[in-house]
Amino acid sequence: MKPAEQRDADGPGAAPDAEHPQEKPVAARPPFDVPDGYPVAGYRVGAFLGAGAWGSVYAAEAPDGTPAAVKLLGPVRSSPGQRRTLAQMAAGELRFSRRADHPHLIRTLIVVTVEDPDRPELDGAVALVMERAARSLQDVLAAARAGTAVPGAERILTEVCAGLTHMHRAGWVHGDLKPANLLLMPDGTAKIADFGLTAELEGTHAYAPPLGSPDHVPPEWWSQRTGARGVALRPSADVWAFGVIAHQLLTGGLHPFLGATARARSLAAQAYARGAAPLRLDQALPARWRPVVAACLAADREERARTDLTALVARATARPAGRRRAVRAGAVLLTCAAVLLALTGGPEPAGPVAHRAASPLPGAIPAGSDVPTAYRGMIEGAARRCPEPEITPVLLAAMLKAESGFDPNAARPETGEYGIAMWTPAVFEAWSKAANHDGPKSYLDPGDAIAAMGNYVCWLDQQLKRRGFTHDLPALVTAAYRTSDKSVAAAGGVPERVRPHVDTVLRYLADYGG
Ligand SMILES: Nc1ncnc2c1ncn2[C@@H]1O[C@H](COP(=O)(O)OP(=O)(O)OP(=O)(O)O)[C@@H](O)[C@H]1O
Repeated sequence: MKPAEQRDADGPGAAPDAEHPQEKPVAARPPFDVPDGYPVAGYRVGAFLGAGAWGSVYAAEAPDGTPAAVKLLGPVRSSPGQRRTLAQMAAGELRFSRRADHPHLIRTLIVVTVEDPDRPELDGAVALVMERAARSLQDVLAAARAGTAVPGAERILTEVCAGLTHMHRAGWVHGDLKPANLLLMPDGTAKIADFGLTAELEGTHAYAPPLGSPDHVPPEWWSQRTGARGVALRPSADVWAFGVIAHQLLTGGLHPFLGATARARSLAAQAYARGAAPLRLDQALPARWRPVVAACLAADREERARTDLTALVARATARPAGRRRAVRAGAVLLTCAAVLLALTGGPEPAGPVAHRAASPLPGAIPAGSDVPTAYRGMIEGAARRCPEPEITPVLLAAMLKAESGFDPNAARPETGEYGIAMWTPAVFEAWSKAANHDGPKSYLDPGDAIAAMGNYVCWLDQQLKRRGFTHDLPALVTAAYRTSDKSVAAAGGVPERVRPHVDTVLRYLADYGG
């Protein structure tokens, strides 16, 4: 319900330069030559598992044979700038590992500095001993088939979401969320790893070394200035990365932004953030996950920051179990009944029969219509709150039918519209105060979406009257909902581009006897 021209256009833009954050270099081979069985804090170091920009990871074993992994941060003989970054990363890992503990975060068991003057290449290296995983999601994606979700993708995402939410609530930003840093344990449990860039929030943001992985940093990251303490890092950066990872896992490795190289994909993401290109999620992404990924990939970081990741993921993974639905629908109906009671001051029967009691309302929804029973009370309640005579239950019902076909999971990611009332998340924020309850509201919740829609449509009607429109108000309000009251005023009526949509709504309205 928001036209493309209203999209935020505060995109970042430029490619990185010396003052801006830099991509992480990736080590091709281990910088440390570690002999087999080399002792680190009582653990015996074994096979090389992999190397990142700043460390190499080796399999290890505790004295009792418990598997572990040892990450050696280095190289030790590096430039003063690199040593500073390394020290900052090691301190970050240490601080975080001392404070955080969660079933979906890799546990760091010990952090020690290697002291071995006979091996100058190892002497002074920081070693982190951690739980050993079986493989990373990077490995899983390497074997994935494009277009097919990796096995257990939804469970993995739910677990990663739990770990990430725990971090954010505890006041930390991961700062480098990507498939290589998401590990699967031998029993398949997913855990977040690599806390080298993890930083503690100081108010709204944290500071981290200006390093990032181009496929997973948010678009605004590229245009940040690097200050003395590094770059500002916000939880919204992790939320963006989660959106990219969800898209990758659920589509067998496809990145949400097209491009042959990571740099090309990051430029495509920046173009999208500037409003120069729409978000085009791959067809293979399941419909119920589209709102999650689209919310995580909101171009505006403030909007992203408001994303309730846990709620969105829970909604995406909720099984359409008849009983749960029925219970929820029942609860929603009870809420509606309570609202009707409060509004009318008289007793209303609860449940589906509530509509019968409300039927004297002009423009009431006919009993035999296709408006789903579960939504009738919500629609009538939303219309009843508006004092304008044009805003009737049947008008709202006709609009909802044309917008989404009454589908609470409807999604038009290309225009950023979601849910039964096809709300644009940022616009919903402003109108969601109409919802019938305190606490977080969601445009994916039919009760919240319809209540907010009634409020907004009522306001549009009043605006149009203020602008001097007196005729065809249902058509004009419908057009304004798809565009804006300004566009309707500028066109002097229904703008041509939304005429087919308005005609559809008027046809449904006539079917409902409105
Ligand atoms: N606890 C662990 N258990 C098993 N394998 C691990 C563990 N931690 C890391 N690895 C493996 O070692 C590789 C290197 O990890 P590391 O954290 O050093 O770098 P990275 O995450 O790949 O890149 P970067 O550090 O540049 O972000 C990982 O890709 C992963 O496959």
